[in-house]
Amino acid sequence: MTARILDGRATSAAMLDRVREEVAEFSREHGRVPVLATVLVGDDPASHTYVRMKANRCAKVGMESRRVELDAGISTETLVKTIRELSADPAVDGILLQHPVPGHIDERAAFEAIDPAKDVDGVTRTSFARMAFDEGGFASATPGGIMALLDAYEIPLSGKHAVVVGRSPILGKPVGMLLLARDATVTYCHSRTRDLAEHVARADIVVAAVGRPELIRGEWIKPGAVVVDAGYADNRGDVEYEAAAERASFITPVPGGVGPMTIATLLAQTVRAAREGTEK
Ligand SMILES: Nc1nc2c(c(=O)[nH]1)N[C@@H](CN(C=O)c1ccc(C(=O)N[C@@H](CCC(=O)O)C(=O)O)cc1)CN2
Repeated sequence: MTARILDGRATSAAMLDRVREEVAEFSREHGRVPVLATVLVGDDPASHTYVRMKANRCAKVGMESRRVELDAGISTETLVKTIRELSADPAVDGILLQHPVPGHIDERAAFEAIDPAKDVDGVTRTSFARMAFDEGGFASATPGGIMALLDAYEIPLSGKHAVVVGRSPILGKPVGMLLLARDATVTYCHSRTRDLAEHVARADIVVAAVGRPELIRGEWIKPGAVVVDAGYADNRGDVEYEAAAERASFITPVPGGVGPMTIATLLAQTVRAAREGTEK
C-alpha cells in the first residue's frame, strides 16, 4: 500500500480563501479588519520564522497583525503586563504568545494573561476546558488544524482507535480531547510509556506530537492506519516517513502537512474572535 497524502498546503489554502472572504465581509460591516497581536520573546530563529509566517498570512487574507517583540531577559511580570494590556485593548481581536519562551519565564502565567475571548491560539485553561466540554472554546491551533485536515479528507473517527504520542498542553493533550469528542477511543503515549511500538501498532489513527525526529518507526504502523505527523523540529517529522507511507492509508508530510493547517486555524479563529467581540 502507498499512502495518500493529507495535503496541508492545499487544504490550508482553501481554508484561507474562506478566511479572506470572511475578513472582507467583516470589514464591510464594521469598517475595520480583524487584528492579531503576536508576542515573541527572545531571539530563537525558528520562532521568528513562525511569527513572520503568521504575519505574512495575515497580510495575504487582508487581516492586520501587530508584532510585539520582547527581549529574552524580560521578567514574567513584564510579559504578563504586556499581554494584559493587549487583552484590554479594544483594537486587538486575537493574541498569540509564541511558544517556547525563555526558560526563566513562567509560560503558563503568561498564557493565562490572554483574555479567553482573544485566545485564538487556544492556550488558556479556559479554552482547554471549553474545548474538553465541547462548549465551543477556541481549539489549540495545531490540534484544530489536524481535525480540519482529517475532516477535509473525510477520515472516519467514530469508534476508531487513536494513539496520540505526546502530552504537551497545546498539542498532545488537546488533540486527544478533540478526537475523543468525535467518538474515537484515545490512548495517550508519552516519555514513560512502555512498549510504545505495541501501542502504535494497534492504532487506526496515529498522531505523533513529540518533537523527536523519526521516533515513530514505519514498521510499527498498522497497514491501512492514518498517520498524522505534528513534528516540526528542523522541518523533520516525528515519523519515519518513507517506511510509514508504505503501510499507511493516509499520511501527512513534513513540511506541507500539519504546519500550514496550524496557521490557517489561527487566522480562522481570529476572524471568529473579531465577530464574537462585536456581538457583545
Ligand atoms: N503559541 C504557539 N506556539 C507554537 C505553536 C503554536 O501553535 N502556538 N506551534 C509550533 C510552531 N508553529 C507555530 O507557532 C508552526 C510550526 C511550523 C509551521 C509550518 O507551517 N511549517 C512548514 C514548514 C516551515 C517553512 O515553510 O519554513 C510546514 O510544516 O509545511 C507553522 C507553525 C510551536 N510553537
